[in-house]
Amino acid sequence: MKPYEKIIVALDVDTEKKALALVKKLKNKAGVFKIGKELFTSAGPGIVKKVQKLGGKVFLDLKFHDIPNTVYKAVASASKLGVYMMTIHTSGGSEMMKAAVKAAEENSTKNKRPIILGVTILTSLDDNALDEIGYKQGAEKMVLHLAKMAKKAGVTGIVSSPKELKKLRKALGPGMVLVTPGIRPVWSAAGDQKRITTPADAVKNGASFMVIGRPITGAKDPAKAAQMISDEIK
Ligand SMILES: O=C(O)c1cc(=O)[nH]c(=O)n1[C@@H]1O[C@H](COP(=O)(O)O)[C@@H](O)[C@H]1O
Repeated sequence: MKPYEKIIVALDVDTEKKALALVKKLKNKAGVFKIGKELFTSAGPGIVKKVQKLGGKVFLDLKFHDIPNTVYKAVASASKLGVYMMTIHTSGGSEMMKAAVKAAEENSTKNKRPIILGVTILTSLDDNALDEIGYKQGAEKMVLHLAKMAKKAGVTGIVSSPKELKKLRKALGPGMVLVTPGIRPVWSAAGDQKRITTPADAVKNGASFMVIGRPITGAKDPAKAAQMISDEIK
C-alpha cells in the first residue's frame, strides 16, 4: 500500500459541487473519500456514484445506530451502492453489529463487500464527557471493550482515536482494519478534536487508514496539504 492510499479525505462540505471539486483535486493524493452525514443529506445517494465515477473509493460514514432490523436494511442499501467501507456504532450492541455484517454479506459480492467499521468512542469525547454520559471507565478501556465486542460480532474494522491504536492493534491482531480520525499534523489546528496525534504517530502505532478533514479540505492548497501528509508517513 502506498502512503497516500492510507489517507481518507473527509468530504465534509454541503454541496455536490464542492465535494466533486475536492475529489478532482485530490484523486491521486488520497486513497478513499468519506461521504458523511452533511454531504449525504444534502446531495443524496447519487453523490456516491459520482465520486466513484471519478475513480474514488467511497467510505459512507452514516454511523448507523438503531435496532438490528433497521440497521440490517440500511447496511443492505449501502452495500448495493458499492461503497468500500461504512460505519455503524458499536454501542448499538452485538445483535445490531451481527445484523450489519449479515446485511453486507447478503447484499454484495465477495470482492465488492464493504468493510464494516465499528465506531467506538468518538474522538471529540474526553473522559469528563464520557463520565457525564455514564461511561465511568474512561475512553481507553471503553474503546478496547467495544472493539473486542465488535470483533466477536464479525466486524472487521474499527474506528477509534489514534490514542488507542497501539492497544487495539495488540488486542485485535494484524487482520483488523484500524481507521483513525483525530489526525492533526503539527502545522494544523486541533479545532473540536480532543484525542489527537500526528499522521506519523498514527501510522507508527498501527493505523490502517487515517480520516483527515479540515487539515486538508480547509487548506489553501488541499493537494499540497495531502502531499505533505503522505511525505510525513513515508
Ligand atoms: O467516523 C469518523 O470518521 C469519525 C469518528 C470519530 O470518532 N471522530 C471523527 O472526527 N470522525 C470523523 O472524522 C472527520 C474528522 O475531520 P477533521 O476533524 O476535520 O479532520 C469528520 O468527518 C468526523 O465525522
